[in-house]
Amino acid sequence: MILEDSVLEKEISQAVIRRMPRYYRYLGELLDEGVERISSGELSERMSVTASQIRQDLNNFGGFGQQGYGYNVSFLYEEIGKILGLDQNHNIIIIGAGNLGQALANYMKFDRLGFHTIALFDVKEELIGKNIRGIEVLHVKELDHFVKTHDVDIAALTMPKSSADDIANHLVSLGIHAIWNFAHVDLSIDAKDVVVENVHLSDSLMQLSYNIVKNK
Ligand SMILES: NC(=O)c1ccc[n+]([C@@H]2O[C@H](COP(=O)([O-])OP(=O)(O)OC[C@H]3O[C@@H](n4cnc5c(N)ncnc54)[C@H](O)[C@@H]3O)[C@@H](O)[C@H]2O)c1
Repeated sequence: MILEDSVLEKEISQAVIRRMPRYYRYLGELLDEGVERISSGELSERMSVTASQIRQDLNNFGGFGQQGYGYNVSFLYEEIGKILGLDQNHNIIIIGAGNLGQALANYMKFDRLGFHTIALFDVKEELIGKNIRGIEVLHVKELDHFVKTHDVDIAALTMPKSSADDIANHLVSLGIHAIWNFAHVDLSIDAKDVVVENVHLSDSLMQLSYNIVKNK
């Protein structure tokens, strides 16, 4: 009980949280291969992460390993899933049904993780009514009504950056608490209970470029 309380009270660093999806992915692959248990040493070799890093990371949530046994793969997979909130469903709306918005809506793997896109919104008349994998593109004029009448957990911003901040703040005023921001702009959202995840593929490419140059 004391351990559980201290685990709950502790603020887990974002660096640890960012490593969790990778553990989840590797454990999922192990499950697909029929592996039932794995030592921290084997997991470390497979993931190219030190065994002590794995232990430290998982100890943030109370451990999960057993001395001399290692990790039960399906148990650990489920527990990390719970930590990441993947035991719940999350409804997503996508604002901007262009190249990126449609690509996200078309990606079925998100559904398997419990992320369900339930509508796309755009301003372009020729896109309105279009059906992407069974998901309709609606006009942004319908956004308020839609958010008020559906459970929307996450809004993905895939429209030009010029309108991203206004739309983000409008979404927050409608009660949306999570924004997945692809527009290349830092959003100025005041509300403390709103979480924003910025995704910039070009940042990742620039890091790659840095490493190419460095290794020449
Ligand atoms: N973060 C990343 O890694 C990444 C990668 C690619 C693109 N982007 C960004 O994502 C955005 C979309 O890129 P794209 O290639 O899909 O562009 P796109 O032009 O194909 O699509 C943008 C869509 O947004 C719509 N739109 C414009 N104003 C709107 C508004 N107020 N409300 C709703 N929809 C509106 C447009 O009609 C268009 O259909 C851009 O801001 C781009 O810079 C980010």
